[in-house]
Amino acid sequence: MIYTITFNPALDYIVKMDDFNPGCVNRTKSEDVYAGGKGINVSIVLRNLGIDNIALGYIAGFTGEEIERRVREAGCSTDFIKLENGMSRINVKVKAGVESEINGRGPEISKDALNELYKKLDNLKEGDILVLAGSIPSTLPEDIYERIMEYIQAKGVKSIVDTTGKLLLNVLKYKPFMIKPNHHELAELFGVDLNGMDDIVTYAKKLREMGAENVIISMAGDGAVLVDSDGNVEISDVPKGEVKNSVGAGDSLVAGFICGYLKTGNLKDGFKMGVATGSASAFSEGLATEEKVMELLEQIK
Ligand SMILES: Nc1ncnc2c1ncn2[C@@H]1O[C@H](COP(=O)(O)OP(=O)(O)O)[C@@H](O)[C@H]1O
Ligand SMILES: O=P(O)(O)OC[C@H]1O[C@](O)(COP(=O)(O)O)[C@@H](O)[C@@H]1O
Repeated sequence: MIYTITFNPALDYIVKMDDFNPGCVNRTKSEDVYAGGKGINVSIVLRNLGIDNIALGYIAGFTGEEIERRVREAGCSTDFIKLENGMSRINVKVKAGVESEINGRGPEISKDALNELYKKLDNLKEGDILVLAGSIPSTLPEDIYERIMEYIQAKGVKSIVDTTGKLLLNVLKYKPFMIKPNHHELAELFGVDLNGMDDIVTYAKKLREMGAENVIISMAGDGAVLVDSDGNVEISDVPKGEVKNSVGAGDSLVAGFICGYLKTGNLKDGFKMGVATGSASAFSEGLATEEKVMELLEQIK
């Protein structure tokens, strides 16, 4: 089974406008609401690609109820822990020429609630895949992903970690199967400016040396790089299309990678399908559908 964990689910409120003027009343041209949060997006896209999975994580308040309703409506199984206080966040994405995001902090997760999650992790067994994705509410310790990796270490579960900063660096010693920072996050991780593909490959390789088995660096419209467990490097461009909403593109890449990899057991197939799925989401108002992914897959070089 594939499990995703989203510590900090969200309703993504996506507004489009011609211009955004800070300090003024701005009016939208359109607005949409989606269930979001990185693990949840991975779950929904996996389901769109025909792959069963269970979405774990924390929800709270009326926003949490709506998130769960939408994730189920998308056909995913959920086993969320319901927090008694607070509400799941609403993340605002403003598209006005450029894209700006305001992502909330999220509700407090108590020690008891954290213990409940560990009980759910006891169900994982060899061959399962666990996706840990997204930020954590500020009340949680910064080593929480690391603790989870340690907890499941002996089970033979393949872990995929899509997060940033210390949360990511701290898990490397547990040898995650795959990590997927974008190129901005890669630069931040090492405190460097990345000048061109050689630098990106160099620092992706460093993440492998630090423990990650496979590393994908996504670069939005510039494609993606894979450094696999044998040190092979693959570079992919992106298919052509009109970008409609790139929120969730990175999460879609992760879902597509899992799908492609499971189909053939080949990392390169996972990588290609990942890029096609990321772009399929970028070229859609919502998240990637199987039809769109298959159409774009043929174009990936
Ligand atoms: N402007 C774009 N044009 C085509 N594909 C895109 C675009 N933006 C994102 N994608 C696709 O989504 C993938 C992940 O996007 P990226 O923005 O790097 O991730 P994240 O959302 O994690 O920052 C890219 O590798 C690419 O396949
Ligand atoms: O947990 P974080 O880092 O605040 O990110 C949450 C946001 O990321 C998303 O999952 C989108 O992620 P990507 O665009 O990086 O794929 C949104 O749905 C959500 O609002």
